Amino acid sequence: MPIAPLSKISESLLFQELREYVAKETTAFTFACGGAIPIVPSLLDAAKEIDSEKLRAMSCLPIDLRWDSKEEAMLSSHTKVTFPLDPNTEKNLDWLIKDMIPATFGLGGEHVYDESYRKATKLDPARFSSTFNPYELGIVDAIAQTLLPSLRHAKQTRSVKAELYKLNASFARSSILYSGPSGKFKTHVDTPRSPSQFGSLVVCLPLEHRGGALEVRHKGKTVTFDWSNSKDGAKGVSIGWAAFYSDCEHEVLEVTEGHRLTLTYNLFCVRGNGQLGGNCPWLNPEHLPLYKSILSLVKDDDSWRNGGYLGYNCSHIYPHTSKTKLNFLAPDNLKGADMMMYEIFRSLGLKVSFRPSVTELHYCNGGGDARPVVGLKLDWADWGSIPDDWIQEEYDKWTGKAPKEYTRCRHWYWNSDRQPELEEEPIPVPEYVRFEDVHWLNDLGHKEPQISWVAHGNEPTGMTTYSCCAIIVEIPPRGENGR
Ligand SMILES: O=C(O)CCC(=O)C(=O)O
Ligand SMILES: [Fe+2]
Repeated sequence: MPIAPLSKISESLLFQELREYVAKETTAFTFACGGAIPIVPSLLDAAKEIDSEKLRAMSCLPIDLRWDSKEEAMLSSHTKVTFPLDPNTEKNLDWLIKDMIPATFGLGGEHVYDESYRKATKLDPARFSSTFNPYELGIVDAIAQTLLPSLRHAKQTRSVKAELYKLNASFARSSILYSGPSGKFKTHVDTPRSPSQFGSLVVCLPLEHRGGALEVRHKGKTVTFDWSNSKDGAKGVSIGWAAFYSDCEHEVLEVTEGHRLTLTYNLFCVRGNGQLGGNCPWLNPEHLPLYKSILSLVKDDDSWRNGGYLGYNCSHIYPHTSKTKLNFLAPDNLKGADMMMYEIFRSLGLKVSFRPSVTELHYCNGGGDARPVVGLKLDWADWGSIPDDWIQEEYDKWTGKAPKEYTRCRHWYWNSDRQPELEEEPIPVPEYVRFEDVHWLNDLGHKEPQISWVAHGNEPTGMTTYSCCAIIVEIPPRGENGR
């Protein structure tokens, strides 16, 4: 049966109402979270305040930081600082600063040092250790609940793994130790290390400074984390932290006084150990107006009688590998509103697939139209170690770039001389969904070419890149699948 003409569907009142709901409800989602944890001199001191709320709240002991000095002969008593600064190790802060090296950023595939864009120093985790542990302090749990709640339909829960990435320092121009531009890091996204990276965590050590606020942005909204003047007489000293989806643009503003010292972590989604019910209590899709609206579209809207494709352009971009093996983890790594949309579609029992849009990376070289190509959903279970030039072809098919009549399927076999030989065998390519065939619930969120999102990263782009992604939902003709 032919599907209803696009105009009829798009003009339907229910469809228009649905588009409005999507616009409203998907912007309400958070993309960053953070907090402050008070530092207590010792747990015994905290316990003395028996009826204090502080006893129940999370608190942190002073943090020891140790590092390997560039000077081999340096005494170990000189390579330790305790935060908040204590009289015994305070003087070592100067050594720490001298032992740190300039921090670069990624511009496309290159490491770049440019003080007008990023002015900071760093230590790699192999060169330092600290007693700070984001798991102990409930930070990782808070991130999991806020940024990565488990999917209702997932067989297993998903958990957060935080991997220490760097110690960074930024100084004010006025610092005695340092002259030059004030510490800062202009707008960038965090380059994904693997398809399972979804976020970044920044922990600010308690060291007096001014300026240096961290601003995180998504879809026109900005969340600011300002840890300056953390020495507050009434509340004591605290550790400030912020976590955010790493595809969100962020910036560290200029440090105007003192030193700003941060620990950064990469956040990965991993399979949870236990079956904790497999649902996310914060979100019951059936109670959302969007759920009801999609339900009536599917059940009652006459223009959808013959079925069709609904499309939702994800609000976030997602990392995937593309050079040696296509690896794309959705739905395991879905963020914020994208997870909600997925949950709704799945609760309605609809067939859902993810289609990345990667046109810009390979075809446009910094210009042109960035609308998604809604390509084939390939089964790549057998992709093991196929040669590189084949990958591009498969990639093209996957993204819908390959022409429809592309039908080659190649595999190696052993010939009668026991030599490996390549066989080309035509197979029909299944119909793929074209951009034009989809009724889009929202506009494409990212208008710029993909190349510009990765232009300024905190690392050069490697094997993993971001792409925008669409969720395609198949609405069967009425009468099928219980409709
Ligand atoms: O120090 C911060 O607040 C953030 C640093 C950052 O964005 C990065 O290292 O990529
Ligand atoms: Fe960053």
